[in-house]
Amino acid sequence: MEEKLRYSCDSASPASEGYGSRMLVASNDTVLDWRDYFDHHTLPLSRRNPSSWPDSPADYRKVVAEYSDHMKALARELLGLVSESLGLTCQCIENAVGEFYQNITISYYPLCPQPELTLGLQSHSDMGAITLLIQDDVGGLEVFNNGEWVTVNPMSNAICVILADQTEIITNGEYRSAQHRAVTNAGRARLSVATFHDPAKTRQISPAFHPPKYRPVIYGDYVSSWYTEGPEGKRNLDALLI
Ligand SMILES: O=C(O)CCC(=O)C(=O)O
Ligand SMILES: [Fe+2]
Repeated sequence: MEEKLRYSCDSASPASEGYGSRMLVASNDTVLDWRDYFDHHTLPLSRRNPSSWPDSPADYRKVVAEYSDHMKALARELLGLVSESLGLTCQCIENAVGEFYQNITISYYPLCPQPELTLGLQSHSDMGAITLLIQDDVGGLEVFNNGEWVTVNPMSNAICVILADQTEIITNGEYRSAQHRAVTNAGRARLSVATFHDPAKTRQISPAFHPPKYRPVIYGDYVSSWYTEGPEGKRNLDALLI
């Protein structure tokens, strides 16, 4: 516990770097997610300060930095494929997003004696452009599809691609952001690592097609409402529908 508190994040400011346990909880809400997390600010390089990350094991900081660079390259490639699949130029979505603000969140879900009473992480869609997630073999990630929750079975050596809200806006709804959640279990604790790629807070995001189905939004405003209102599925994105 002492070690965790040494790295504790500022719980008053959203998505601050470090160790915490309340990220998706609206300020007026008393329901806590059954989760601890460690958030790393990894890109752009001006935000990357490995000395604020854990220093053990010895190569931890180096591995996180390398992982960040590889995930950025993969995110660019995937957004390029999404763009091309819609007849857009390869760079189109990446240009709309602008420089990636990348955060890496390691989530730890302790085993839960009564898993039916809580969630590891409540239903939400990710706010940014694209999330790349790896999970251990315990399982607990679920996506909402055709009115039901479907388990994303853990696969070794697989990276789970979660398209996020700004990609839904830019593609004018051709690609939908995934509504997902994490459930807990009474048997084993679980670990996942999510790498988020977001626009700058000052960036205006709007659809690349006409007629637009979503109102343009300044990304920072989107993030603020997401944190003050709470995610509740995709309601923040739905609020932008025209
Ligand atoms: O732990 C998981 O599988 C999901 C994590 C997640 O959705 C998030 O951090 O946004
Ligand atoms: Fe998520």
